[in-house]
Amino acid sequence: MSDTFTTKQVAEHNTVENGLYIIIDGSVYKMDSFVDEHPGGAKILKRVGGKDASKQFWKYHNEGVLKKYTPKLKVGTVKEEAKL
Ligand code: HEM
Repeated sequence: MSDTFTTKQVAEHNTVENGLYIIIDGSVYKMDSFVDEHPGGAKILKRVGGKDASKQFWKYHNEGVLKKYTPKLKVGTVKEEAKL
């Protein structure tokens, strides 16, 4: 999918009930279906719901993880705030 979101819209999806969106390097991932199978645990993902988790992501994973899960979890990209 190639929808665009503002960071405000992403922030509205901050729980499993409403999608649990996270941002990694400008892309938006919908994590609700994945939290329970996340090898790093559900809790740590829920804490970054609605936020930019790039820093946390790159601390624990490599490019291969992102490539593997992008088709399943990516729902769009963040649009630049300045263009709103
Ligand atoms: C698209 C988002 C994410 C995907 C697809 C994902 C997937 C995975 C996978 C497959 C692993 C197993 C280890 C590996 O294969 O490298 C893992 C481990 C882990 N993930 Fe994630 N993860 C995501 C986001 C996050 C975020 C945002 C955090 C932190 C806030 C996080 C924290 C961790 C931790 C702490 C581990 C355990 C590392 C270890 O045991 O050494 N993950 N994740």
